Amino acid sequence: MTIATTNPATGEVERTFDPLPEPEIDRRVGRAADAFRSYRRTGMDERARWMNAAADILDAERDRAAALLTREMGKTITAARAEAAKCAAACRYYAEHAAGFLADRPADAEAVGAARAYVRYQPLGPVLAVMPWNFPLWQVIRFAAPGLMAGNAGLLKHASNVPQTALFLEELFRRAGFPEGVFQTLLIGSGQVERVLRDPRVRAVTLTGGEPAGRSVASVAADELKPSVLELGGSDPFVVTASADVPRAAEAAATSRCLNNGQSCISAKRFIVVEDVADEFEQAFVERMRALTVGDPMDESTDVGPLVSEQGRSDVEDLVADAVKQGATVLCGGARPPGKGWYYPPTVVAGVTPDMRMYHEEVFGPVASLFRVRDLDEAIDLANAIGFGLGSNAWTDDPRERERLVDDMEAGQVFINGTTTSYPQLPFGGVKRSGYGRELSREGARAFCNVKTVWIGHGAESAESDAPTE
Ligand SMILES: O=CCCC(=O)O
Repeated sequence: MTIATTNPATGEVERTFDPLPEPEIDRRVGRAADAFRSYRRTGMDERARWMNAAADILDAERDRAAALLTREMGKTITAARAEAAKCAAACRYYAEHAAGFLADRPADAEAVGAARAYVRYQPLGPVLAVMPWNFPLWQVIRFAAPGLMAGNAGLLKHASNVPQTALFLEELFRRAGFPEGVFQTLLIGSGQVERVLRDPRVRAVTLTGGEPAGRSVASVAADELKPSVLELGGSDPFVVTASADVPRAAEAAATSRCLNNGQSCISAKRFIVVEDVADEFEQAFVERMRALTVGDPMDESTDVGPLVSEQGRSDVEDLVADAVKQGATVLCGGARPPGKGWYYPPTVVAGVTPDMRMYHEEVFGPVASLFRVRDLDEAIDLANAIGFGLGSNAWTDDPRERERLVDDMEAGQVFINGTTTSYPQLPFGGVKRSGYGRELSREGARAFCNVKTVWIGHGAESAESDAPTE
């Protein structure tokens, strides 16, 4: 894939970039390794100062960053501004909390026959981050804010269609004051990822993206015995029980499904409704999906902009066509509008069965599958019936139903009476084919750390303890 900015609203290629030649890739990896050696010795206060400066730049230049996102991948300008603001908040969160998350953790020295025992969290070194285009700032900050605060260096291989955002991120950390080489963008194709990951100077990898990319990066990481964190796709269930506030659920359903023009791994995609409230939900949901405004992503009144690419749109069309061919019914949307740009309308498909691709696969566009079930048991079985396990949503006002849903949904997160959202304060990640490892919160700060056990025996020196205390 060429490295280029192609505006999804017009289909026009606006800028192209040459991939870095191999000697330059090696030079940059070397620079990351050199930078890491001194950066790991910087203090938390200093790192926090730089991270807060990055947040200030993101706030001050929110409009510039947002316009870049909209032009490169088509999200609405309102969503793009919100993404930049969320990134600034995450930088501030880690500037404030990383020292606490990564402080030495005392252990019971007596139980292990030591004078002192504790755990120290130390950075691993340069970490390769392979990131997707759908939240081009946020997905990177989600790794970089905790990763850099922990003392690692970052090497970003961003999606080939968001090169200007990738360069903005490199510039962001440099301007914020992080030492040269601590965060670098590698403008490279996916074919060059293996070479970087096999480089002994690169110590770990994090990937957010699709299953094939995840599988290939994970197998190279396994072969090299390097730690990896994978956040892959999702086809999140959205269960509505008989006790739910149906109008609220329907409103949230449409918002979630069309989030980021329908291109979010944690959008609700499969709407599973208990039959007592199925008619009411269907009517309200379809009405809200129809009411969304599709159009120019630079226009503030637009709810749903174009899909990222021509291929992205035809992938969605193929899934809908396959379902319809096998007997599913389109309740709204379902056909591309005429004209330029890769637009696709909010669509609801009913009667989806296991023979259809849409039942199992992630639809990366504003298309909902709507299912009717008898009761909560059937709803949970259907929610868990596929390979993904990223987020999950359920709507209920019954405490016993709530507990069952919390216990039985096979997902990295369960949101009750709300829709799956990533917050710096909460761990984020999936189970099953949605990946492994966790980002954000305390877990994200420790994801790329050597959890080093320190055991100090009895002796004259160890009596002068400077070890952490409970
Ligand atoms: O696309 C998946 C991640 C979305 C998010 O973190 O909000």
